[in-house]
Amino acid sequence: MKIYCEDSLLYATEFFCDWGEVCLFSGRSVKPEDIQDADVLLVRSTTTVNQSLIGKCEKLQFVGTGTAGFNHLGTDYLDHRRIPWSAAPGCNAQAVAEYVISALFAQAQKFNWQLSEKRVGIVGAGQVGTALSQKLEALGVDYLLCDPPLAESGDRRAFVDMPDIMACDIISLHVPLIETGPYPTRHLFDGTLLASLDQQQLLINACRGEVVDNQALLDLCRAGSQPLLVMDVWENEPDICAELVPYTQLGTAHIAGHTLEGKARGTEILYQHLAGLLNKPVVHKLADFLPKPDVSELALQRSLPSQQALGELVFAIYDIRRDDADFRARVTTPGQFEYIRKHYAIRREFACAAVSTGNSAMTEAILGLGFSVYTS
Ligand SMILES: NC(=O)C1=CN([C@@H]2O[C@H](COP(=O)(O)OP(=O)(O)OC[C@H]3O[C@@H](n4cnc5c(N)ncnc54)[C@H](O)[C@@H]3O)[C@@H](O)[C@H]2O)C=CC1
Ligand SMILES: O=C(O)C(=O)[C@H](O)COP(=O)(O)O
Repeated sequence: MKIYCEDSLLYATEFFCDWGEVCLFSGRSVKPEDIQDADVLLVRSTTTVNQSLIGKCEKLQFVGTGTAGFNHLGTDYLDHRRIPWSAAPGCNAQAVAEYVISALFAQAQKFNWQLSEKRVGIVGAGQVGTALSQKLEALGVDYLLCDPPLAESGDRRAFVDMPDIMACDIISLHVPLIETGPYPTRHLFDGTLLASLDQQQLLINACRGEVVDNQALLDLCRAGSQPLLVMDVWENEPDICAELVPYTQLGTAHIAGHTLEGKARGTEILYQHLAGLLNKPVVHKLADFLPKPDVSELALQRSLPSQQALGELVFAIYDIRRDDADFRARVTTPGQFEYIRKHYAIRREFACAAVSTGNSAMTEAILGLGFSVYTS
């Protein structure tokens, strides 16, 4: 069996080598003839899987993407050919939630905000939105959820409509890119909605670039009336509108989901799906492959005010400001968006670090953020 894997899938050889020949290819530059004899095709978001790529793959039995989003898969075409496919739901939910939390602490430090006085509007309350809401809850930060499809499906959490979200101090977007149907998300934040935000509100986009109309946003920026902006994703990646970057508070190259655990979990989920399809036993697990983290223990600085002490823990594992600085320095040079993503120093998740808390009142918050805790 030939298992073709995009070369950015972590641990692909380790997970799949028992089942056949693992052949690696490069995303974005892959050609149909490179993968024509594939039995299985496994990608990440940088390979668009459509008729022109796989039209001649006659043996194809399964297509998987080791990512949460799957708007790069031509699912109608796959369904039409009856080729089973799957994404990796939830693989990097913690990673994206941690990205947003790091952004919030960075903005709080910059603008002297008390996060507990802010209200966050979360648009899309799926895996990422939920992980984020749990961390906010642990921090005592008020939040609202907007997710009409989930509300209709009987999810019993309290949901609000967009007008309530638009009144929040911070708005964080976590929806898939959806083109059609009752709740499309392409340009969900169009010129009108963007213009209704004031300059003290913070808009975070770590879902898909196309959810925010980037040209309308640039027009607003040029007019000097944009909200505060944190942007991980951009329209038309990798050829993004670099003119937007100077107007952002924090900008990054679509790396919110790029923790080691998040990427490796994506491969593991595909392995589990394919095992089911091929009727093979699941013998490998993520923990077999993950290296020890560089930072595995952290001390809580109890003398600091609690928001600052928590921020220091967050920054010790992930300081978004470093990614922002690297991005800002490189992004105007052609080709650098892809370069940054390919050579990203993949970070670890909060859970890799145990925090010594003693009997601090912050223990619950630290656990809720996702760290482990020891009290001695
Ligand atoms: N920047 C990055 O590195 C990453 C980006 N993502 C993006 O974030 C998206 C969300 O990820 P997950 O939470 O894992 O997906 P998910 O599928 O668990 O949750 C998405 C939620 O959005 C809701 N939704 C759909 N249309 C909506 C609308 N018009 N208004 C409000 N809510 C709506 C859905 O009902 C669902 O509950 C992914 O589809 C992907 O595009 C995900 C992971 C990493
Ligand atoms: O999971 C998703 O959805 C994402 O956006 C991924 O984090 C993107 O990662 P790559 O496909 O670029 O490795």
